[in-house]
Amino acid sequence: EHSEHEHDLNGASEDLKYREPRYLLYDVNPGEGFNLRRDVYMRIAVLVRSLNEDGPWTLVLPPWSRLYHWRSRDVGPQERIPWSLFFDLDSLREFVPVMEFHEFLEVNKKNTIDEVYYLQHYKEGWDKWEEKMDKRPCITNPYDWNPESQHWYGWFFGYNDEVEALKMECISVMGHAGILKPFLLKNTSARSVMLDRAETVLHDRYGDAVFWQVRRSMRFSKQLRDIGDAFRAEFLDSTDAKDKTVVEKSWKNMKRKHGDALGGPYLAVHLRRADFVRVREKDVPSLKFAAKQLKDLAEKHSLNKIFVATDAPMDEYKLLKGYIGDSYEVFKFEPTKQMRKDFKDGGVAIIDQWICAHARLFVGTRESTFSFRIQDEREILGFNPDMTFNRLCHEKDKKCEQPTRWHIEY
Ligand SMILES: C[C@@H]1O[C@H](OP(=O)(O)OP(=O)(O)OC[C@H]2O[C@@H](n3cnc4c(=O)[nH]c(N)nc43)[C@H](O)[C@@H]2O)[C@@H](O)[C@H](O)[C@@H]1O
Repeated sequence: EHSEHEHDLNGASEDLKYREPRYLLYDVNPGEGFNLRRDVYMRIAVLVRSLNEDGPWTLVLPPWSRLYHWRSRDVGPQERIPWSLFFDLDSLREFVPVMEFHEFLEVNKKNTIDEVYYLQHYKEGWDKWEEKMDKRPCITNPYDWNPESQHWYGWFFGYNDEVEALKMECISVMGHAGILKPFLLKNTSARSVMLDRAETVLHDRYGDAVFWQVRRSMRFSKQLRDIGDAFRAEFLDSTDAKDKTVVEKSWKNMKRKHGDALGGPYLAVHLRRADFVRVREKDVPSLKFAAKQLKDLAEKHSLNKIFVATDAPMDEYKLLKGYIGDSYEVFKFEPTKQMRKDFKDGGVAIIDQWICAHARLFVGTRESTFSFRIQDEREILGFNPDMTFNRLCHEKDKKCEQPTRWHIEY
């Protein structure tokens, strides 16, 4: 084996080039929120894992910069945030090789990305679904040609004043992420390739065992989980041993059956408000009606603590609390100033999700990806689906259809 390796090194440079890792970068439509972005990561991670069947590829994690929902102005700039602040990268790496963007810039040794492909739909639309992709003129193009450097200038996750691309083209695509694999292997040999608007491609197989593997690998960073756990212990009488939510060291060994997890003795709600009150008017109940539904559920399940995760302003939260009244203890996670500085709006939201994931009973908001990610977390922990797939309804929605049950697969 050793001599073979030496032979390769002395042999054709093509061979060597092939064996050095290639880098896949991606970005998402700037308007998308954190939890849809987590979903796009999963699609691309499955693609990169499949590229690794052919040769070494590393997925470069897109830094978090200026997300629309991150509105706090007193926590310092919410830009160029590395994934390690939010996620456990060792755990991600048990699914696919990943590195941070700043690490990529170091190994890349230059501030250019070789090729950027901006994914778009077909301009003419479509009448029958078929998997296809074609290089096409750009319908819209957020990149600019820089005549001085002869490179392409773009946002690049907030590194716009440092990074440029050597080549930029648009690709119209209709299909699953896997459709890009032959293109990446055969039509380009660039060392670093970036797919922008990666949300354009779909999950290869939504909800299958591979989907759940990558989902299980997406563990939150230990520091954030620890803060959530401390809050559970202090206010919600909730610890893993008692609640049967102990996690295995590696997600690979974590295989639970429905009903294995009990959860802490509290009802958790994700009450999505802010922009949802406008854009999903029909699904967001009044605070008064939300309070009524919560009281009914808490009573039915004999729970006297209610944990509220919400993006509502404080005055709305106080109103809700007032409507719930004194028969229940109502809690909200209130980060210290230092925590907010350290973990920003994104980290605080994760702590909220983590606490919701450990409740005996969870109720979410319809069509919110924030609620969906809590539901999958609970599937991983092994909750009875009846205690997970619930949502609040608008007072006029008499049918009050409950969420689709996406069950975990192994
Ligand atoms: C209307 C649409 O809504 C979609 O949001 P949706 O799926 O709920 O969920 P997300 O895509 O995560 O966006 C909502 C963001 O608002 C904050 N947020 C929402 N709920 C909570 C909460 O309970 N606690 C805390 N701490 N923060 C919360 C948080 O920053 C979160 O990432 C967006 O992805 C789309 O871009 C679009 O704006």
